[in-house]
Amino acid sequence: MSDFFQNGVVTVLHRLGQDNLPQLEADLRAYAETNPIALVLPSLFAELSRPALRQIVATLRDVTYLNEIVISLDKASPLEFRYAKEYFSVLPQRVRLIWNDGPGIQDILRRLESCAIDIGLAGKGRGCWMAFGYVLARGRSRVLALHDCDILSYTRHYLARLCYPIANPNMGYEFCKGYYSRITDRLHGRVTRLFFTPLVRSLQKLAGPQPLLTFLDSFRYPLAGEFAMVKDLAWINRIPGDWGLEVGVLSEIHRNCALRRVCQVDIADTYEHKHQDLSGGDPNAGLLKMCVDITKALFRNLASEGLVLSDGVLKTLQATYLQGAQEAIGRYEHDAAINSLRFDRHEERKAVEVFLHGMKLATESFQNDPLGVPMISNWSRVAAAVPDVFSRLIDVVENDHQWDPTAAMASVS
Ligand SMILES: O=C(O)[C@H](O)COP(=O)(O)O
Repeated sequence: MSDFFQNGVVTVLHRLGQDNLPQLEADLRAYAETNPIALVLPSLFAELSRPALRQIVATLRDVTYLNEIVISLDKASPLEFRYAKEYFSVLPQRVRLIWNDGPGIQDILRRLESCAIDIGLAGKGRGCWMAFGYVLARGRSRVLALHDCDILSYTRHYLARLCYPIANPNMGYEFCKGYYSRITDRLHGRVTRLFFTPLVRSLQKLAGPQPLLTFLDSFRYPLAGEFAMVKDLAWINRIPGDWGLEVGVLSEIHRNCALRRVCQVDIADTYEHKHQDLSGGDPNAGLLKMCVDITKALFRNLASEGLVLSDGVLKTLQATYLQGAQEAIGRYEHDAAINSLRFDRHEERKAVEVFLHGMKLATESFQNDPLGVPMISNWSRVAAAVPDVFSRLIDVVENDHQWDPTAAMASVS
């Protein structure tokens, strides 16, 4: 980024001047003495065979300021879990895997459910929540950083810049969100550019100034999956039980943090990841699903702030959004032109139609059930309801770490 402008209500930490990675990493090593850092990686087993995660692991081998790495692994059979342990064992840091489909974690989840704790649906949100619980249970790290495992352009800058504002005790931030531009030979970030921002701005037009909308609109990449926070926030933040993770996390931060304790940081020149299909027909797949879940999470959080989303507002919103999205296409077309990037107006228009369809589906679902899937309870409530949950979690993760499924199978036969 070439400007240093501060927009909105959330502090922007730009990337200016020369590359300063060696200095940042040296500072982080010093800060980590008092503010040890845990990196949480939510991963599907399928991601282990993809180039992005291989590159991330190779890069992390050279990172010397992390106290621990916790991988929250989903969709892994026993043999796949064993393979995953070997896969991550090349990392020099203390590494533990949370085997979310394993019998130990499933047992804990059943126990929590029997105590009326909301555990949400299986997926990234619950995986992150479980990993946060594990870091809290160990009590050895004061900073939590999280990023996705599908980043193809990953470098050490991403992590260092993400952790720095939280680890540096002089800055006083509690939550830091990453931002970047998603470009290759064209502009990506379709949901952010053509759906989320036009939707938030349409809501602002219809509902007038709303602190939550102003907050969300202040983030330069509100759907970025990368953030860092102080561990205390993992105690009090609830996590969406479905897929509206990013909106849910930002809404909880808005509720629980003073504005001056929140910042966003430019972590990379450009960011490339796995692009999902639009999935025009299937509401349970691709970007359509993403936009359904984002809309539901947004409506639910606005309603919980006291905003009345009447039938009239929700109907008008569709027309307002469409107009806003068309204007956004025009702006990005010009942005692409001046940067000699490819731009397909027809594809952009098709994406907006799919997003509008998603918004209609989400509106229907919100009108039928304004609460939707309950948020996953925060760890403070969980620990109060099930006092031994942390020791169980530590035991399960340690047992899984020691466990060898092939030896177990051999002893049975
Ligand atoms: O950030 C987004 O808008 C979504 O993740 C979609 O991203 P993509 O258009 O880069 O695939």
